[in-house]
Amino acid sequence: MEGTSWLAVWHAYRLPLLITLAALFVFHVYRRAQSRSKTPASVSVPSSPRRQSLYEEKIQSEAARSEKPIKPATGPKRVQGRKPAKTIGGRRVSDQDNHPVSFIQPIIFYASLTTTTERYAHMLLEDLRAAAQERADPQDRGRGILPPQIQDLAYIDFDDFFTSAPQPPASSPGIRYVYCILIPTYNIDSVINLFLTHLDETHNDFRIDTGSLSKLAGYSVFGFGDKEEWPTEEEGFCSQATEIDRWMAKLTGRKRAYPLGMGDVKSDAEQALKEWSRGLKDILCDILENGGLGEGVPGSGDAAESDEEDLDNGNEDQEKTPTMVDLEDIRMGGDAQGGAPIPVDFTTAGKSVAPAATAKEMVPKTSPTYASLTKQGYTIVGSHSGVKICRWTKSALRGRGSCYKFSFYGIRSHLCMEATPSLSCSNKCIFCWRHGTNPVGTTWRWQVDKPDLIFKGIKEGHYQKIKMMRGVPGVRAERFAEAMRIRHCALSLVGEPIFYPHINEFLDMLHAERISSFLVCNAQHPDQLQTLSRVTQLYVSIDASNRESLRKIDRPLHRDFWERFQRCLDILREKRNAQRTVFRLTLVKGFNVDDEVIGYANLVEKALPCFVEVKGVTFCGTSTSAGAGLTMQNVPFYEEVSTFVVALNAELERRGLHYGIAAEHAHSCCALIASNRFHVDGKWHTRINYERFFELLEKEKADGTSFTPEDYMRETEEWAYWGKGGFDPNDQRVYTKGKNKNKHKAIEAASTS
Ligand SMILES: Cc1cc2nc3c(=O)[nH]c(=O)nc-3n(C[C@H](O)[C@H](O)[C@H](O)COP(=O)(O)O)c2cc1C
Ligand code: SF4
Repeated sequence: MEGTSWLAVWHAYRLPLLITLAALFVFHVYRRAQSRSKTPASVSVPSSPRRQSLYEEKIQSEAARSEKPIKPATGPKRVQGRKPAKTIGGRRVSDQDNHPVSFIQPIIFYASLTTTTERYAHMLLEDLRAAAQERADPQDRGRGILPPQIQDLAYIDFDDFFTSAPQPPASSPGIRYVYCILIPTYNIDSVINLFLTHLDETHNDFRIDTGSLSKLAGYSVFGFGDKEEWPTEEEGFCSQATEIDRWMAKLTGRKRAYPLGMGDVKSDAEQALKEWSRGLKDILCDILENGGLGEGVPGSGDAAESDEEDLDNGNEDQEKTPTMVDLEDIRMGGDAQGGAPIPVDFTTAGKSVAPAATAKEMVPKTSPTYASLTKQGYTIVGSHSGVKICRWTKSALRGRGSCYKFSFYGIRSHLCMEATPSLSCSNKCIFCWRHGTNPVGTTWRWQVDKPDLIFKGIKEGHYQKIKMMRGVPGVRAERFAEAMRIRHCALSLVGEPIFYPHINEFLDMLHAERISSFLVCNAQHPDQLQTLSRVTQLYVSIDASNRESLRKIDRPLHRDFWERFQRCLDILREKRNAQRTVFRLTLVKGFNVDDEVIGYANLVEKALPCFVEVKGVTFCGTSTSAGAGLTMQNVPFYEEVSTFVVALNAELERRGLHYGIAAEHAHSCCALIASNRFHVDGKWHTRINYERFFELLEKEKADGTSFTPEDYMRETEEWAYWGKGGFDPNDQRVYTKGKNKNKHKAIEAASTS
């Protein structure tokens, strides 16, 4: 009976019982599987920004402010830092890079003993916060700048941030970190010394690869100091910020996202910080857009570069692999097929250039000329124009001095753009360091690009090159910011600018943007020179004093080169009261120096230029120069240039011409003889008042009021006077290793335009 009742119960309830047991089993299996998949990492990282609103992240970040945001692995100091990653197609490649950049996480680090820096750090925090908000595009939740985090160096464990870079959470591998370091300087012991020691040890620890912070997207340092007590950097102004910047460059594999900024707490600190912050924000957006710091000149952040922090760019602008490409010789335009474009000698005034429909590009993208010029750093604009930043622009950005045009005329090199609207020239000068790649010709027989396209293109090219300088060691934040507004244009790059048929319209565009124009021509195009409209300063290259010498040096293509040359001098004489006219003499020992003083004086007497610049030839070591028998022996020492200048000046004086030696820039082996028109009240006035020039020009355009060169002259600085050397005392003179400070040749002056 009992057995029957159990059996009855089983039959009655077996189904629900079996279902319950099965459910319990399934639940158990599920729990086990889940607990296995849960790693500590996945719970500790912040959740993916893709799943969060930026506002939620902001809140989260606020909460995390006093905490360590993303702590790298703890344990003994064993850092699997990597060798800086290789680049492919200009882009760095690393594991992290397999994930496209989606968010930039700025982290502000600061140290502060008396709260000044702390206050500024919070100012920056607000500024970056606003930028994060601005970038929070509701349409694009998957990308942006995250609200900044802030860390006091006195309260963090350096190992957490400065031994290896924070890892993006697994759920958001597209996050990239940018360190913004604000630091005062103390010449007494402080936390800053500990920090510096940490960076030093990290860099020199054999267990840690160099570049252990190379996973950062970038860094930038801003220093605070007191200029009243420490007036210059040599005397210690912001010295600890400079040191930190250097260590960070080494540890990150040169990922300086923005130049080192500095502020004097007694004067410009706030203003300077604001400017720096503005630049930094632009770069954060750039990183977001381009997926990294992008291509750069050495030092701008390419981790694959050498560890050499000091950049010697002395020879950068010289030809590296000269390739002889002479368009005159290869007969561009395909006359072999019988379809030759019609040669138009635009130098005949009044005849407009009507390029034939068949006209070809002067420098096609597929040509060896294009390849060679771009390899040398030129940006080719359209089909016949180019732009390049010269070594002096780079030097001035680093506070290491401007070219001689600063000493003589007040051009600050970091505000100067070197360009040409015509890569073609009608000479093959033996010392032209650009020669070997530039096309030559006596006539314009190529397509003609519109001036507005050229103007836009060269500005873009210039700014792009300036931007590439932002990571170069020593680039000063304030100069970098200033350089983003071009003030001068040296039309003296490769080629002959007045070869371009629309040169006057092009000049108008420069002047409309208040960019001064320094135009150098080769005295071979008198008709074009005659019709050339006003420039800020008009140069004619005077490479020799007599026909035979000119033929040997300039190797002109025009048969009537000497007559053209003479006509140009006549035109210069006519223009001397309307324009600042300059003779540029390039001395080549053994070619155009000996016994030519009298000949040059004859030329000066003929044209009566406002100024005579005398410069030792630059040694460029190209095959062209070698073929012409030019060696270092032909490069004069500065003493020889000086002797020549004194002799020429004496000869001018003997003839009763009113000139004097006004200025020098010994560094470039260059001196300036000026007409006494620019000697007022016992002082030289070789500099230019640029603002005044544009005012006068605008008035002339409006009501026809003409003006003279004297109307916009400005006093020469005393340090630029003859005998004073000509080096701006505010800049830092840097001697290249092994160079004799006193007895130097013009090899240093390569690329001075
Ligand atoms: C003892 C002492 C030493 C200093 N040494 C330097 C120095 O060597 N170079 C410098 O540029 N400024 C120096 N300063 C100026 C500080 O860097 C400056 O006042 C800074 O704003 C202090 O920042 P904080 O208030 O955030 O600590 C020094 C200041 C003090 C009090
Ligand atoms: S060398 Fe020429 S291009 Fe360079 S800064 Fe001087 S003037 Fe400008």
